[in-house]
Amino acid sequence: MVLCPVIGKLLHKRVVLASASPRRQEILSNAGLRFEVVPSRFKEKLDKASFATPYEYAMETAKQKALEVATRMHQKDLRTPDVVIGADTIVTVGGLILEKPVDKQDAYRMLSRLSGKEHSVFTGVAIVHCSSNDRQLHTRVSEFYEETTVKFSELSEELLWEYIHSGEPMDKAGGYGIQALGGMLVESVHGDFLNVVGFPLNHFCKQLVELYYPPRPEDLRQPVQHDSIPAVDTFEDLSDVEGGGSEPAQRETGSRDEKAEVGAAGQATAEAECHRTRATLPPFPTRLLELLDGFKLSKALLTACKLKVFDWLKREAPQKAPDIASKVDASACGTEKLLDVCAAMGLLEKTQQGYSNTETANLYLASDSEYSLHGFMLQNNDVIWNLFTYLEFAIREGRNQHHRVLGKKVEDLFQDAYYRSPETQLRFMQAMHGVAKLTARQVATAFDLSRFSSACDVGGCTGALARELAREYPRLQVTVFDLPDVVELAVHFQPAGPQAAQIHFAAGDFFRDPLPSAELYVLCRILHNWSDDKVHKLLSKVAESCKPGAGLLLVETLLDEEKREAQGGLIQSLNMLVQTEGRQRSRGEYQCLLELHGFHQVQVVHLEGVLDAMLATRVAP
Ligand SMILES: Cc1cn([C@H]2C[C@H](O)[C@@H](COP(=O)(O)OP(=O)(O)OP(=O)(O)O)O2)c(=O)[nH]c1=O
Repeated sequence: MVLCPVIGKLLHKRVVLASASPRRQEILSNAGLRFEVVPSRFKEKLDKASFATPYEYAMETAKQKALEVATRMHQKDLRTPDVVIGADTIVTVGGLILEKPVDKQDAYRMLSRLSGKEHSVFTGVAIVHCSSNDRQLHTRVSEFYEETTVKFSELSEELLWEYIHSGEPMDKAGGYGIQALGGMLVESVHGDFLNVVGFPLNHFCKQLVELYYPPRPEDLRQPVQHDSIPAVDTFEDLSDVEGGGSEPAQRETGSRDEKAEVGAAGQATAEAECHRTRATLPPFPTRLLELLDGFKLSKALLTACKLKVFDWLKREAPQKAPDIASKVDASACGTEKLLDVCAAMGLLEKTQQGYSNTETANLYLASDSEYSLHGFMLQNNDVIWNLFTYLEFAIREGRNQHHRVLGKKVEDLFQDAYYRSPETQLRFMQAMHGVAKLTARQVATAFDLSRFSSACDVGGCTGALARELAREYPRLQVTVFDLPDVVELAVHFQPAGPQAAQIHFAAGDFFRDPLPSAELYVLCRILHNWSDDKVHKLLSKVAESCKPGAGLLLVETLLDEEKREAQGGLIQSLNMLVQTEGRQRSRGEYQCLLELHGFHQVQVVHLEGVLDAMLATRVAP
């Protein structure tokens, strides 16, 4: 097929990429396409067995991703997009479809399957043209797939694990990224490289040519000679508003000769226009502008939490903006704007009857929900937000900014800043409790801890993790060790239940006082608060309290060694800088620290979200 300049055909349309994949965004914006990114919420769980071939599965998933976005944008009364692009990449080997690994073990299983063998990478793509008539959404779908074969070298166990620990496999089909470190694993590639990376650009352009360049009469008469552009009748009733063939191909309406003239002239004009536009216009910086708006969205979310909007809507829904405004003691016009933004962010549903909470809001944003993050939101709104306004100073000075926010010297981070009043302490504890409850189950089940009969959760705050440990291991006795003020308030967070008898609180300062004795010590999101000196001090105290064979469970967000990949971890690094005396560390850094203090046989498990858990065993000094 002859390729024509075709990306320009989409320049005046509202194009939406229904994908969160940064690779797809990069490939398409490098090609000069201007688009918005609206990641699809379609859950990739179609029944694979019901598809005759893997590529049909990929195409159907791509189509469902795009249709979900088109429908959502239309329903939300946002302007209906003209074109929505969806894609899905899968790897197939020996009849098995591999998608993104769910954890490191899964990545290991995938990569060992691919080791030394050839496999196929399929990307299914759906181009959905949308129009809206009488408030009804109409869609026309055009889909295709591309296959590339990739051969891996034999991979040693060491290389496999080193690669898995880099973090790269986790968000990629088949558990590798050919465009980065994963390139090392690849012996040969047959076919379109970009298809492996997530988007078959060349085939996409060919598809657009089919859709947007009506076949000329001579092509129709001599199809064989020209490796013809096939006639497409899928889009026969889309209207040609811009002329010159800039809408998808039309069914012939006039005589053949007329159409030939219009087609050829229109094509020349469109190509010239497309060249001109490409030369003068750089790609639209959609992602950049989204990043810029990020802080405004965060503040809208935090403000809605602070005003307890989600609490009122959990009690009664739907409600109109003026009713909520009067309950939260705010202006009707301001409240309406805030509610609309919350609806656009997917936190509220908006209908003719008014606003209601989405499931996310009910689960996490209402203050009385079991897994409420309301306290964490308030901590972000009332403390962390203020600290981040001094980010520039934090970067220049390389230290936290409590002194600027509070207007006084902060010598003891916890006593002088977080726990400076009962109110600030309670807010901090509520925040920690919410986050700990959300992650405690994963932490408690990351490893088999059944060999331990006693544990000490150092800095365990409200005991949320202790509770999950006790639930998971009924013969485990857990001591939560924290500052006296914390222990005093912690009882308010402990619901009655069968685990209560297994949990004890002990008051003390982990830098100054002896640690309660235990077979397993837990340091969950503690070390990142402290400087290397203090980390050494704490680890040596833990090591001294341990008998050989004792365990240390460490939970942190691990950075990759190059500090490039884990965006969540890198943001945490900035967070630690503005808030604490500590920093995020990589797996290698923690491993060195642990080994230096006599903890070996380090195992690591990546948990859902941003946390990683490490289990190490104390060896005889
Ligand atoms: C094989 C391979 C896949 N990948 C990526 C491309 C895709 O982003 C991902 C496959 O997962 P997909 O489910 O296709 O896409 P996604 O989850 O990243 O994004 P969305 O569903 O929102 O569109 O794997 C690479 O980056 N490099 C590779 O070498």
